[in-house]
Amino acid sequence: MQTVPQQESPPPPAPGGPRGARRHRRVAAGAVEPRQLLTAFPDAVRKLDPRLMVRNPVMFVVEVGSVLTTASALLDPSVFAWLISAWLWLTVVFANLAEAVAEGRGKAQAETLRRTRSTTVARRLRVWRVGLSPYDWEEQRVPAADLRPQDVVVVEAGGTVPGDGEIVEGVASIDESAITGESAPVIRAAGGDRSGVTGGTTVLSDRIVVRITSRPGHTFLDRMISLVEGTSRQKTPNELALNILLASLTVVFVLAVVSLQPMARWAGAEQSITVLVALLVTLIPTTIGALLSAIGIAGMDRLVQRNVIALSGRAVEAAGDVNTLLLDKTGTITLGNRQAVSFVPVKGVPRELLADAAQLASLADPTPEGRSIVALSRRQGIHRDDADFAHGRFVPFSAQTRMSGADFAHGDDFCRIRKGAASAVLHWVDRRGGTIPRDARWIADSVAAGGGTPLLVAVEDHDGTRVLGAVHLKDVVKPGIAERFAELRAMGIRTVMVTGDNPLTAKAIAAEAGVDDYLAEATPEQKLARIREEQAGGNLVAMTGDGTNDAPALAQADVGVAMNTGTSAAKEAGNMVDLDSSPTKLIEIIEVGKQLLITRGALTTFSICNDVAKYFAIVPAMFGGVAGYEGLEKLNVMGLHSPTSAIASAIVFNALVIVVLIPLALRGVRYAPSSAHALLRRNLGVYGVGGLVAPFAGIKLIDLLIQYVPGF
Ligand SMILES: Nc1ncnc2c1ncn2[C@@H]1O[C@H](COP(=O)(O)OP(=O)(O)OP(=O)(O)O)[C@@H](O)[C@H]1O
Ligand SMILES: [K+]
Ligand SMILES: [Mg+2]
Repeated sequence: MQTVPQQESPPPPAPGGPRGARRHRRVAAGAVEPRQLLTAFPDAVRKLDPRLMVRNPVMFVVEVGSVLTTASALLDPSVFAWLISAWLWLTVVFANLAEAVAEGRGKAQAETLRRTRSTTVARRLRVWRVGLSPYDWEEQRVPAADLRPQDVVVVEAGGTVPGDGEIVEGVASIDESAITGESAPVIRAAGGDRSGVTGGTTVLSDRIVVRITSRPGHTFLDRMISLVEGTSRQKTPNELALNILLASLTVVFVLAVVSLQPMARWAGAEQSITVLVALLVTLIPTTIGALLSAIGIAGMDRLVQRNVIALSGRAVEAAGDVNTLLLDKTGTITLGNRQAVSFVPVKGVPRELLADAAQLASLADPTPEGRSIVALSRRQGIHRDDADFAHGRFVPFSAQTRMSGADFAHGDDFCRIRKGAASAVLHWVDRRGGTIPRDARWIADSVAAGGGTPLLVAVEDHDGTRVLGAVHLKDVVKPGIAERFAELRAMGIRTVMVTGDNPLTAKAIAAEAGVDDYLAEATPEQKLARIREEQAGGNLVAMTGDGTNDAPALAQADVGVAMNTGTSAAKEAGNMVDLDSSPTKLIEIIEVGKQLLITRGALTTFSICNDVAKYFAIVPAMFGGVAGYEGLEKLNVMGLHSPTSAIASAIVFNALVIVVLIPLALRGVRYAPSSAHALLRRNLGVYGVGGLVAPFAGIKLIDLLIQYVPGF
């Protein structure tokens, strides 16, 4: 057993280092290059496996149709029969192509991530005693894959973090580019809401002790890989519902086409298998059937491009319908680096006494607030050290008590110091029958009114219990945040700040940031209750947060976005993680969600209108010149060359439309903030009318070309 040697820390490297492995992801998001279509082609053919195709009922019917027409072409060969079966197979392949291209993008990313997943050797600490005295330990070198939750490892400058975890000791600058693609180093520290570290990232300076929180194979990196590869993708409830609708439509058309044959036979115009299958395929919603899954994958992908990891597709969809957004204050709306800027004693108490008490109460407080109090009082010439703490017991901060402090006892002597939220400390003093100076509340209120966080400091000893004064903690509202909230308002989304801080600070920060509403002095339970309340009122709620105290609320929210800087409890609870830890990212998440819903709606509209139009192209041609069906001739408005060329043109058009729409499905329909009603009207107009008109032009054009094919 030995004692941990204190390390000299090397200087942090210059920002913008050589890393940034995943930077390329951000380039040309959404655009489809022709090369991608080619490279995805083999995958598209592989997906013809009927066991995979069944999952998409519409395209499965097309595949069965392709088999039937091919058999029929073999038995009774003709240019028409072969052309139809060839294009039916192409239709299925094109549908698979859309999905393969969408998946292909993730695969490239997964490859890069795999290379990142290190074969790191972890330095596991065997004996661990938490306390103020130097802890005893014994180091063991084990493969990172052998780490289990609760294991404690040490990582020093230059080392790779072997697994996801929580820093329990130390501060370090960390290069997270392997995960976030961002090469500027970030600071992670024990205590507070920035203690989470991710396996695969690199420690650049200093030394940290990390408690592992993830099981092997279930690390953040593992989850990211399976996510971008699409291996963990499940159909969302909306997607399932739409699939059922499309399948039912398909069944209806199968029945309609099958029942057509006896009527046709009666009229002496019996139709071949090829014609019947062609009619069926033009009528069923193949366009949306082909593009549906690609739209979903692309939505997830668009989030990854924005450095957001969505752990469920359902969350992406829900984001599109969110109308209430809850944010915590510290670290989300503000920079989150609450720093002590001054000590404000009550009348009759010397400033030094207050600073000394505050320092003693903070010596063992690992939160940013605690460390900044120690730093400020040291700058003012007060130097307490571990020796002064020999008889001390640290009382850690908790979101419930909203206080922290220290108890000292030595023989008959005792002293208790508390610092914390004004209401909590006043309550503590009151309960002990202590005195509350008249200016205590006033000092706290004036700090709060300016947007600062007052921490009242109180002591208890043989002389009684009394308030000494306040520590002024200052935090800065993130620049540009008011504009983003205004954008959200334009999208019809209400923003609510929920904070553990006092009502006055909350009010000041709420006004500065421009949120619509706020909830102050919120305990974790109240944050959760507020979300339940909003949901009960019919609202779809998104929440962002970073603290362990946010975890219950993140889990309850329809969309729970955890900051990557946050605690692992927060990251486990949410259904999305924002790698950039930017609260305004929610705007982009909501945009991606809306875009996903709009794209799906637009292409469904287009697909169904398209099929209606194709009906008018193909049916009159089929029955052209048949006695008893002369009326249908009038419907042959397009004047197509011949019945066979009309049918073939419709099938070729039906297949090509899929390819043409792949880029739109992947890129998404453009979304500009406006009311849902206006959007619906606009999209019905564009995609409904477009869907009706396009086939007439397209089929006519193809018909003009096909008539030159021998055999038509
Ligand atoms: N280290 C600490 N010691 C004593 N009191 C603290 C400490 N940190 C914070 N407090 C007090 O507890 C209150 C609640 O803090 P907490 O970090 O739980 O807020 P929160 O619920 O996360 O809210 P938000 O993050 O939105 O500000 C703070 O406003 C502050 O008054
Ligand atoms: K169709
Ligand atoms: Mg917080």
